[in-house]
Amino acid sequence: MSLSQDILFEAQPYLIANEKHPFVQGIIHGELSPDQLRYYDEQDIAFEYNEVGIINALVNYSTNTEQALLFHKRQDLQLTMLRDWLAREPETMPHDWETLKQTPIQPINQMYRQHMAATIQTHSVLQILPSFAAGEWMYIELGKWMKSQTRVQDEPFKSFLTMGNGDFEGPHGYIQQFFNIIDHEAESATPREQEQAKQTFLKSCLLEWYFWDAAYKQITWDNWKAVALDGKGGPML
Ligand SMILES: Cc1ncc(C[n+]2csc(CCO)c2C)c(N)n1
Repeated sequence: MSLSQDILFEAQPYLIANEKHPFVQGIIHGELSPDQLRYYDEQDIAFEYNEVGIINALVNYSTNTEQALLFHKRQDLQLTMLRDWLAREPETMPHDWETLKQTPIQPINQMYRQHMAATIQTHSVLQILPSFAAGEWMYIELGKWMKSQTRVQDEPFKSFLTMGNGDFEGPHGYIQQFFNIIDHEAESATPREQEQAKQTFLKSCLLEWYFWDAAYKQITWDNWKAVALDGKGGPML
């Protein structure tokens, strides 16, 4: 069995857990409050901005030029998505590139971004790529699963996790190409390095669940602190 097959087998329970999360269920049933959606939007755009640094590292530590070109193309898409996202929501969002860098990073988002950033020091595509690819894989799989569900057709719920273009899916999509790279790099890696790569992928899957959870409960440094200092955190916590 290839490393990517092994990873995907072990990631299945995480996918199911994400499907069951009340935030994801809330998308299907159109039952999320404007505050929950705003929290998600703000934190996710900051998350995607952080991914720019991860993708840069992937270009940097590529082991051949085909890899570098693929990651470079993915980076182009990332920057294009961010530009369009910033242009779309000027009312509620930090709406330019400069203010994006000042978005407050709430606790779970910080944990996830540090989990990803920590892999950069390995200088190894085999360690960096799974931290990043897991989130894309999770979103694509959730999007596919949602197509099989009866879901509300109102915005913004209708567009949530509906991947418009086919860049990510299929044998030539990013997801499969990322798994091919993981398998290629695994060939020259030790069993321990392979295990580490798998655990990194699974931890990202777990942090995906917590990312929904943080948005559902709107976990911030302020309410976290309130719980820690005097046991008060509002009804959601
Ligand atoms: C928590 C969280 N995890 C992963 C992604 C990354 N992501 C998932 S799908 C996709 C491309 C198409 O939108 C990207 C970049 C995110 N945004 N938020």
